[in-house]
Amino acid sequence: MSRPKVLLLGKIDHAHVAWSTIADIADVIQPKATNRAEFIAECQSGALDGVSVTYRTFDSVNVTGKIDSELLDALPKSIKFLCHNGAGYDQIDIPACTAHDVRVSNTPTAVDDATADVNIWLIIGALRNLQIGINALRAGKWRGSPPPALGHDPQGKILGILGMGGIGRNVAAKAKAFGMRVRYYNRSRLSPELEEGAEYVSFETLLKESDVLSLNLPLNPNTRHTIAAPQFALMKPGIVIVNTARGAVMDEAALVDALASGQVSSVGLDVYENEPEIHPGLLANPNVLLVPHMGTWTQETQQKMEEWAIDNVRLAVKEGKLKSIVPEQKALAA
Ligand SMILES: O=CC(=O)O
Repeated sequence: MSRPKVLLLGKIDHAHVAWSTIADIADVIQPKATNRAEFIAECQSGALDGVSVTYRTFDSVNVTGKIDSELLDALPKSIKFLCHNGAGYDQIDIPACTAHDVRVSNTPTAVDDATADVNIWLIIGALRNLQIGINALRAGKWRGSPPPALGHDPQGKILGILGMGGIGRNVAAKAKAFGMRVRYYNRSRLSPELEEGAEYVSFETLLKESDVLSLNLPLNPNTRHTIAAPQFALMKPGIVIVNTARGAVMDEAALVDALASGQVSSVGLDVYENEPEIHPGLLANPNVLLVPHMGTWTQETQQKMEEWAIDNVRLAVKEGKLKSIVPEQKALAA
């Protein structure tokens, strides 16, 4: 019997030992293409025929583009599993995968601590106007003149978490240690043991009453621009917003306006609508604390994520199932 074939889109940077166990059970194929047109041509040439499981990285989008109907039409029909290394899978059109009989997995849990850590760092940094001090210091002006406005303590402030998945719950637990009063809104209320003591409120209450708003919801067609001009208008004036989810859950141009008017006093951002491009209005505003999508940028977490995604590949090859199928496809799990 011929050996199973696994397609590697992107590369393995850390979990080499785990990956070697895949080479033991399958032939690994790597595409030669360097862009989407070449990749589609390579698929159509038959070079990837027989592949049943695909491992992909976030950065592989730079070669293949989005995993959508066009790409799925070009890929061999033998592909049944797509194992994404990352928690967020907005680069993958899930309904199109379902229609093409392709099951998709992501790496939930593995990213929670590292992303929540950066989330908390951004909350404190934005509350304390640290970006302004950092800019002045780097320009050789100590705190600058005038110095940054005095910041705010997190203790006693209302933190509103939008999206109470693994990362949102981790942020809630950590924010409690900083004395924050944590509330959340989620499509459905969590069971009490998962709530981390956070109070469930309506979306509108979360916007109106939060001192700090933390965006922890996934990006999909339903959540794009969840925070846009009408939502900024409802917020408590002077709110602080932090986003470690995906840039496009918030309308970046509307955020620039809300910062300019003072409706939003400061933001901490790890993610942007059109990475790696950043809206010039954000770069120019010293009330914006920014990092370049580094939420999971630690050795330990990158290792964990690769191992998790490789576990999915192994299970798909050996047993025809996934360890962490995406929620939209839960009903398809064998
Ligand atoms: O952004 C990081 C991830 O989706 O894992």
